[in-house]
Amino acid sequence: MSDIRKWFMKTHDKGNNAASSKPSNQPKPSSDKPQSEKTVAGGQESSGRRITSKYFNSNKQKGKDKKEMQELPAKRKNMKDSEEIPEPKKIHEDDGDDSVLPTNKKKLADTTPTKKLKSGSGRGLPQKSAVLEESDEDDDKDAVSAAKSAGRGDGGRGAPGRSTSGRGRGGGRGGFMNFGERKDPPHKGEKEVPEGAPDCLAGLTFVISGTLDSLEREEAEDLIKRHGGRVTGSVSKKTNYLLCDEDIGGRKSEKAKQLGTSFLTEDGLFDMIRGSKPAKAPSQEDKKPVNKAVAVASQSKVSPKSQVKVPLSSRSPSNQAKPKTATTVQSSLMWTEKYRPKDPKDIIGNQSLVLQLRNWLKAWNEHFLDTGNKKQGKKQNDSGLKKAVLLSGTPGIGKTTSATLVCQELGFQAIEVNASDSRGKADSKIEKGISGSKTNSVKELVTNEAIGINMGRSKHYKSVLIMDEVDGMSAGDRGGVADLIASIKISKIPIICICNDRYSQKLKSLVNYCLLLSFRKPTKQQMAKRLMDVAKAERLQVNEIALEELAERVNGDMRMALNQLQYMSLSMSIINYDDIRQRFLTNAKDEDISPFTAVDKLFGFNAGKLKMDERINLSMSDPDLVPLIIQENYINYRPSMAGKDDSGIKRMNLIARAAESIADGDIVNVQIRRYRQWQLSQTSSVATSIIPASLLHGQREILEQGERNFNRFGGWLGKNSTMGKNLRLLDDLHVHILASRESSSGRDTIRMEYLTLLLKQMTETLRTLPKAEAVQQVVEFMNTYSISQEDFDTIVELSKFKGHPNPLDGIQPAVKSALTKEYKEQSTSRVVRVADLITLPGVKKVPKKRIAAILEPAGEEVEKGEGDALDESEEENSSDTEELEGTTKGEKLQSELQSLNSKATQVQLELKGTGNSSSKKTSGGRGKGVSVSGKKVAQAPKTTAKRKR
Ligand SMILES: Nc1ncnc2c1ncn2[C@@H]1O[C@H](COP(=O)(O)OP(=O)(O)OP(=O)(O)O)[C@@H](O)[C@H]1O
Repeated sequence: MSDIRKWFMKTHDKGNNAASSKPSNQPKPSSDKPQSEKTVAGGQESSGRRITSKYFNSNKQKGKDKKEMQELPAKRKNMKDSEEIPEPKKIHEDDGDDSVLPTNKKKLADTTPTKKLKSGSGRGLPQKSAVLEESDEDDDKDAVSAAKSAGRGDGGRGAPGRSTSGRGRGGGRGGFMNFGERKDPPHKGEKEVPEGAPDCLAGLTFVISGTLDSLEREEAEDLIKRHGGRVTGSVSKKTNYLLCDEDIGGRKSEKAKQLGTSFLTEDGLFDMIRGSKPAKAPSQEDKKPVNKAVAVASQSKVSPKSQVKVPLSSRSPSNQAKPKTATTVQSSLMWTEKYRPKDPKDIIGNQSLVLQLRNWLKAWNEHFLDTGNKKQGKKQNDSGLKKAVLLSGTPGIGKTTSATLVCQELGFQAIEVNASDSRGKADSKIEKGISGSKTNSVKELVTNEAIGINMGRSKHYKSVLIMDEVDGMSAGDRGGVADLIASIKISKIPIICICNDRYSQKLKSLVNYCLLLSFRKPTKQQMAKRLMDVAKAERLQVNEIALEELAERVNGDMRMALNQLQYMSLSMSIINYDDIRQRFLTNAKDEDISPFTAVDKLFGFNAGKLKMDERINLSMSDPDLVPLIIQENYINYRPSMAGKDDSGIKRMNLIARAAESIADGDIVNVQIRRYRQWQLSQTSSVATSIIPASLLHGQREILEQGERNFNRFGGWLGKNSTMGKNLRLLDDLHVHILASRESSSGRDTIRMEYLTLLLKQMTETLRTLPKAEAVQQVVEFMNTYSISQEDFDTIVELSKFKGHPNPLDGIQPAVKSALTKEYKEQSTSRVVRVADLITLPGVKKVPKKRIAAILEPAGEEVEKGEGDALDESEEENSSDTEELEGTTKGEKLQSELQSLNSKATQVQLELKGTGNSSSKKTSGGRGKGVSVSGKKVAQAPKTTAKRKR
């Protein structure tokens, strides 16, 4: 069963068979006008919509219509009756008549025709009118992509969700802002979607306008395409029908009227499709509309061999003649290779660029053959001719193929070098390109006398260097681009560079040396034509509409299109539109969907309609971010579950339940992360995302003024990262204070008990005492506790709280700068003890790197000085040993201290801006860390035994 049918409730099936069995309903697309009039009328009769245009109705049709009416389902017959007295305005008046039951329809039809139109509908029509206007304007704006817009995410194809979710961004006026606002078709899902003969709409081009009666746009588009019809975005001479259920005078309908395009209602379309269904299979062939494009493919079903044309240069006659079973090696070839164009003319699209490339290459010898002669080369460069060419464009559109074919055509030997093979910068000494370990292949190729000198004299030596993927160079390969440019300058052979992104930063300088040829994607029609040739050659039955869909899905990538087609051909010999859709539906499951989109959908007003597996897919699309975004935003949703409860109690209850679920999910999450219980992932998703979203989905609202009504990014990540940073800073401070030996408290104690006091001591002094005195006292204090300037900032930063004044408030800027100056001046040299490197039990070791950063220029010195011992430190620490004895931790600490102290180092630290750039190591000094300047900065009088916590 096709997808579209699954979406629809089969509410009525009456008369379907009757209609389909009548050959008279068979559309005749070959003669547009009469055909269209007939179907229009039919459709219109059965449509339950306001129809104001003369283009919909025609008295001429009445006789036929009556006959047709008898074949219509009872419901639609009633509709017809209603339209015999068209009262468009009444539709609005009868707005509230939703309670009319289908069984009453006939009766009501006689009295209030417009009411019958809405039978079975759950909604009134007045809204619809507005919606229609809105969407029609949207149509005109988004000409081609209008119908697709619903399925597209932010810049990406949203194939999987497209049909099931119904709509997406950009679906109505105002695009993003009106996300989810486009109204449903008034009789959505109430009509059975007919299934006609395959390709019954072949050769017909439709344009859809406005909201249809029961189908979403995408559904209508799918329906048409499935039956071989083509859907375009704007009305042109080629358009056969404007599919709309109401003429609201938009640009499309204006144009259609101008061009005399037939209007067709949704029901008309249904009739057309139903009518195409043959009573017996054989008669179908006779009645099938003649279509230039598709008929070829469909006829090929009968005698594929006889129908196969040979437009591809890649196919040899013998190849076609061979029966499928006889194909040997050829059949195992990738189609991309098998059908690789053999002549530049076979390349689809970009022919003018191919010609430019050809002309450039042809003229190269003439212009640059003597580039070795510096003078002449310079002159030639001045003429604006480039020695290299840069082909750019998205993958799989024929850049490499074009380059190789043009070379081949002009008798050049193409030497392909993948840029990644030779990116390292060559030794600058290698000018001559002599082979050797230091050279790279490019340098060698472009400078090789053997290649260049013989150019033009012998065909064999005409060479071209093709550098593929030049934009694929990594940051570390920048030398490669520079080298490439150098190679271009001295090259004696033409160089063709190929890249995907010409605007890549890495190629910024390269583009100045190259003739730029930007390849464009071939159109879907061009691709479909080519694919059709391949399909025929492979005896695959597929119609052009399906191939156009394939071309569109692969986004112009011919290589991918061929690969997909080949893959599908392995399991099927007839490929139709639905197969292509299905294939990409499966593929698209792996497609990236933004976590915001997933959350939008989960919290959306209609989220209640999502199936469980859809919800799981959405929440698992990014199992890390989706729960975080949900947690961040769930209280912003006014739950539709709460109904019209104004008290807010229901909402609070729902929020409480959601919060509980999120908390439960957190427990599961810990299991997953800590114990790698990945099998619990789905449980976690259910608890952290699905349940909260199910409880609270509805309309988002803002809770604070000025807040934007969009889902915020999860705050946890930012807060966690701030916490990590603060912990690191606190670690540093802790280590410094330990090193000062003024305290041996743990990190937490420092945070909880010391920080406020330290801050107070410093800031109060600065605030109250005279500048010089205050600065002097604070610097001394900082030195006593080994508090660096960064530590000072840490103390201030960690003491800031929302709603509390800044701890530095009230301190004059002049005092602050005086403090900085004084601190720096006093710190011309500062003793740093290797005590910084002590690992305390339970305390994370401070990375050497960070200490090196603190020490900055002296970082190296610390390491160098590791071998030097400070006797005094040993003495000091002998007492530690005593105290630490008896405990394992203590023993460890003791041994560490001993070993560290034996290596203790005093370094004279240069701080930035002191002017003295040399840092000296004072090894083996016995004095209490007396620095060269004679100022004891950090003393270590106390025993480290106190560090035991
Ligand atoms: N314009 C085209 N016309 C015909 N065939 C094409 C075209 N573009 C691509 N192909 C098919 O796709 C295959 C790959 O093409 P090619 O390597 O030239 O693409 P490309 O643009 O160089 O891609 P990439 O940037 O990934 O290197 C070809 O062998 C050919 O079969």
